[in-house]
Amino acid sequence: MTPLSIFLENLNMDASTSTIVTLLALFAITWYAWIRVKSKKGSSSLPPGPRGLPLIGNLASLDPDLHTYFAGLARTYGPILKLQLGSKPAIIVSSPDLAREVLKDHDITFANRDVPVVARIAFYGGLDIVWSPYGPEWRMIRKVCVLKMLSNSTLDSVYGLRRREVQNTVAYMYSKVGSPINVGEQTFLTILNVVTSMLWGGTVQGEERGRLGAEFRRAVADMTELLGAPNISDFFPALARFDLQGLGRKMSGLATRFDQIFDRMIEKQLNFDALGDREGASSSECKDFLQFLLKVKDEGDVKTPLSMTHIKALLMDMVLGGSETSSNAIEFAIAEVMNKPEVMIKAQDELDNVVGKDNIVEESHIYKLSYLHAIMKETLRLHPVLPLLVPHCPSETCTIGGYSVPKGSRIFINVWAVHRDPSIWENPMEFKPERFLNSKFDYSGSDFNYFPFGSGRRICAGIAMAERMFLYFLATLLHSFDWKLPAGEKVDLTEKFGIVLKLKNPLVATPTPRLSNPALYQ
Ligand code: HEM
Repeated sequence: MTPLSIFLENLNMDASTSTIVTLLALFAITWYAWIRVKSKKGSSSLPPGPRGLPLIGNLASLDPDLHTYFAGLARTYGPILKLQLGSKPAIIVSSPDLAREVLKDHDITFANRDVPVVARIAFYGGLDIVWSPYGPEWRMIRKVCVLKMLSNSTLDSVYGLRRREVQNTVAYMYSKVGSPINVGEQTFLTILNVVTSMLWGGTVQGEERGRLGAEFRRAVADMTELLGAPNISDFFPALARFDLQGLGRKMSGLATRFDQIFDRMIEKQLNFDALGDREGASSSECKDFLQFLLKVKDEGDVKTPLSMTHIKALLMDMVLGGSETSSNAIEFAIAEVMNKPEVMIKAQDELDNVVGKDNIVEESHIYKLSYLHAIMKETLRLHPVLPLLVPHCPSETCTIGGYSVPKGSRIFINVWAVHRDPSIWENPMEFKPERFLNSKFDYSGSDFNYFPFGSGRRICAGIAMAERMFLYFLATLLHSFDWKLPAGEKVDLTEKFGIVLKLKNPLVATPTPRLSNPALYQ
């Protein structure tokens, strides 16, 4: 099999689509040759990288586990290298110094995103925070979210919702004591319920909440898979309108399902308002994020108003950006802690001292749990759940590390490789939370040896929320139960690459209660 045929097979195309591709190949080869001549004339200092094939460039040799594949290439070609993905140049950066050049020294130039075709479909044309181009509109929606919706004081005000969801999960796990449960699945469901109750928890109750949870879970998993799938429409934008793999069509179907749910929630909210039926309607206090966003929309910013489409795009960011990232990180943490019994003992000792076995964990305990904080930092060092950040895109050609980085290229910052660099970290492959006790590292992105949430203008917008959900849920699981693997099994820490990194095989473990009183589990 030729690399081209392997590539076509990888894209799962049927015979008729392959014929269209072959016809279009003639056009593309001519175009590719023209680009090669042009790039030879224009610039001689592109970063080094493996030679590619005509038309498809390096697509045929891409390994699906991009983070490890890129780290391997960096060992051969150095900390900045170039791949040609169809018509799109991709630049891979794998050192703290060069990450600083991109995300700090040339912050504004690199503050745009390279938006995949399916992301445009799912996120209302890219009107959300993650995919919006850098500019006044992105600034406005990010400000609304970070300063108001995801601020510490707003998060404090919805603690009751988080607490209720976490306690529901503890009660469920207690009902399963002695039998193995899928830890990742339960974590995902809990985080998703936390996120959706913060979004519209004040208005959706009872059975509808449970039904929505299940509906979202399937849709979120399908959507993140599509966002990570290689798409010929991205590699050859001229072919995008043919949607040769049908990924655009699939994403449209999913996006419609989400849109209908958002419409239902918004309509419910507006009806509540119209009837004056909202609890505390006379006060200006908002019970959930959706009420808050609708209020911001009504109050209006004359220059950059918040539209209903913006609101839906933001809801999508919260559901997709807020659920899998946090829940996968928590699953990695539990797997690592179970793999090192001495870490488990230290974490539980700390919890017993701070919380006590006659009590359940409250968020107010969290700031006293320094070893737990170190576990979170160490988990995100070894398993940064967005291992290549969200791809950035330069708005103009720029020089990085002495090489020319073309305008419009897709920039991958391999934070995963930096976090495992033996010249920075002692025994980098070892899970050792102690390295973060009394250390200078935080999540601000100011130190390019450690930046699991990114850095600069496009740094994660949900750090405060991620930190709370991770620490509170992990503390509760470790405090409430001892965890054992099914007999004869070992913890499998193998990673699976996707837009969000996850454990290749789900963690299945058996809980045993460790609190003094069964009433603490209700
Ligand atoms: C452990 C959990 C999480 C991790 C490790 C994480 C990490 C990241 C990273 C690495 C980026 C990209 C930064 C860049 O491209 O430079 C990002 C972007 C983003 N994250 Fe998170 N994230 C987490 C949880 C959350 C949560 C809970 C939310 C919100 C509910 C959220 C909302 C966002 C948004 C909106 C962006 C886009 C920011 C922009 O482009 O301006 N994230 N996150």
